[in-house]
Amino acid sequence: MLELRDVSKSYRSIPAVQDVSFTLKAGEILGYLGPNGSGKSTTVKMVIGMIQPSKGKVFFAGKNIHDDLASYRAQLGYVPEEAQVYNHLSGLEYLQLVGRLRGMQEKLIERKARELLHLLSLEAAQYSALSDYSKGMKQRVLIAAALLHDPRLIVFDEPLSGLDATSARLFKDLLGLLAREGKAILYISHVMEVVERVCNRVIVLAKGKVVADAAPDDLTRLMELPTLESVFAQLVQQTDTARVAQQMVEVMKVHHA
Ligand SMILES: Nc1ncnc2c1ncn2[C@@H]1O[C@H](COP(=O)(O)OP(=O)(O)OP(=O)(O)O)[C@@H](O)[C@H]1O
Repeated sequence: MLELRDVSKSYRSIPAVQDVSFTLKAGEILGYLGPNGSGKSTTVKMVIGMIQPSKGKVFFAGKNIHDDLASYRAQLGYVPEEAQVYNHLSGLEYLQLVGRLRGMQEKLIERKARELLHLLSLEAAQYSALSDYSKGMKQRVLIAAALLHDPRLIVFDEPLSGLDATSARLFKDLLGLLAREGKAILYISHVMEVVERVCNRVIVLAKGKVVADAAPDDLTRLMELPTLESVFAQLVQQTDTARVAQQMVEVMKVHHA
C-alpha cells in the first residue's frame, strides 16, 4: 500500500535520511525505531507529504504521493508526536474542522465526532477549549481526528506519550483491531516493549540508514538476544549509559573549580 523507494533527504547537503526503502502492506503494523536524530521524523514528514525527498519517491497504491497530494491525504490518518492543536477550539470544534478539511459531510462529522469523543471519555470536555485539556486528553483528540475519515494508512508518532494506563491499553487494543480491519500502520516509538508486542515488523534506523528490517521475533532470534531493546542497543551502538550516568553524577558533585 505504502512504498518508499530509495528515499533520501538532506538538509543543507547533510544527509538526514539515506536510501530508505520499505513497503507497508494492508493489515501490517510496522514499527519504525531509531535513536534521537536518526531520521525518524524526517521519514514521517516525507511519508505524510509535508516535505519532498531530495532523492527517491514515496508511493501510495502505486502512485507517487506528490502527483495528487490531496487525494493521498484523504486516505491518510496522522497522529503527530507533539499535540500542536488549535488551542482556542473545543475538542468537538477541532474534530469538525478536521472532518471538513477531509471533505466529509456535516452530519457524518457530527455523528462520528460525538461518538468518538464519548468512547474516548471526552464527552464532558467536548465544549471546553483544547488549551484546558491535559496532554493525554489532547492526545486522545488527535487519535480521534486521525480516525474520523476512516483512512487506509495511519501514521502514529509516539502515540502513547501522555496517555494514562487505561488510555494506553485502549490504544493498544485499538491498534490490533485497526490492523485486522486492513489498515496499514506506521508506528514510530522509543518504547521498545510496546513495539515488540504490537508490531509485526520493525525497521531500525541508525544515522539515517536502515540497519534492520524484520519481525521482532526474528531479530531477537537471529541476533541471539533476549529482547528487542537489547537488539536495538547492539544495532545502533548506543553509548554505555551506565558509565555516562556515573560520570554525570560525578560532575554534579564537583563543588570547586
Ligand atoms: N529542518 C531541519 N534542518 C536541518 N537539519 C535537520 C532538520 N530536521 C532534521 N534535521 C537533522 O536531520 C537529522 C535527523 O533528524 P530527525 O528529526 O529526522 O531525527 P529523529 O530520529 O526523528 O530524532 P528524535 O528521536 O530526536 O525525534 C538530525 O541530524 C537533525 O539534526
